[in-house]
Amino acid sequence: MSANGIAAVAESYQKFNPRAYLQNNYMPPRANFTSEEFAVPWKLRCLADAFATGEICGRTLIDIGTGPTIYQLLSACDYFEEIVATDYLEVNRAEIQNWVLGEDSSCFDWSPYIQYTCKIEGNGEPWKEKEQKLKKKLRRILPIDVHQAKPLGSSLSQPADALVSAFCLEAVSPDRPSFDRALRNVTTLLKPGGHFLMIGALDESFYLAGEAKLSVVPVSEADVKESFAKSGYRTRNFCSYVMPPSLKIGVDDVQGIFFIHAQKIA
Ligand SMILES: C[S@@+](CC[C@H](N)C(=O)[O-])C[C@H]1O[C@@H](n2cnc3c(N)ncnc32)[C@H](O)[C@@H]1O
Ligand SMILES: O=S(=O)(c1ccc2c(c1)CN[C@@H](CF)C2)N1CCSCC1
Repeated sequence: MSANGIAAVAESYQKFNPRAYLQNNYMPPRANFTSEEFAVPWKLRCLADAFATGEICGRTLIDIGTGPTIYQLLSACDYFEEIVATDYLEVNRAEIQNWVLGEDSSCFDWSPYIQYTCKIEGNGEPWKEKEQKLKKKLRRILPIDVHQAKPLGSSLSQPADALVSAFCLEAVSPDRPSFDRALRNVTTLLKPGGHFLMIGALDESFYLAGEAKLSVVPVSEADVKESFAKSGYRTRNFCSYVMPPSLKIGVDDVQGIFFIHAQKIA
């Protein structure tokens, strides 16, 4: 059953519109930084606090299913020499490349996210410095398919020191078994003892990105913890956020967000 489901997911992503997706999720009114009670500040805080321990560091970090967004990499860039962005769609890889090159005035403005991250990290880092640091470290933007046993094909010479992923696996898996297989597939990209930080949707069944209506496999907190345990991880931290009614505007039916810090058992 999953093979047909995976093909249907791939077909649905052909209509994915990066700009519409950014509009729906990363611009006002949904992108509200005025209080940590809102989703975006909560996500950035989870990531900043995880990296601030200094325990998650090394040569290479891979972001699984980067999409057209870079917020998920802002706190990582102080702790890795190289950051690898990945996505299934060329349109999303191009959005990241355009932001890195900074030549196209139509690039998405991530400055509110960079400024907020610098503020909560509390190191007095000018936001332009962080922006340039991330652009310098984002050296590879690769195609990926998490449903392949080797998600990056032959593009990877050695396992990464850490993985990050935000709203990917549940948004590209037709059912729980394929979610679990995808997690096992991407785990081959991570060295034993390496850390995986994942942010995802709880109990979501669809989202919109322009003409595309994408199916999402609903997952609970228990489902996520079970999937990581089955893929050979120890959960280091898990926290969740309940979506307030004010942030439910019809572009999806997400009920909450999870953050998991898991470590691959050596
Ligand atoms: C909901 S978006 C998440 C984007 C971004 N990480 C964020 O935090 O908003 C899901 C992403 O998964 C990508 N994707 C779709 N099919 C995929 C696959 N088979 N393997 C890996 N990524 C895939 C899509 O192109 C899209 O960028
Ligand atoms: O950061 S979020 O939690 C967020 C951000 C991205 C997504 C979702 C939620 C839920 N649907 C996902 C589809 F995969 C994408 N957020 C939702 C509340 S307002 C700001 C954006």
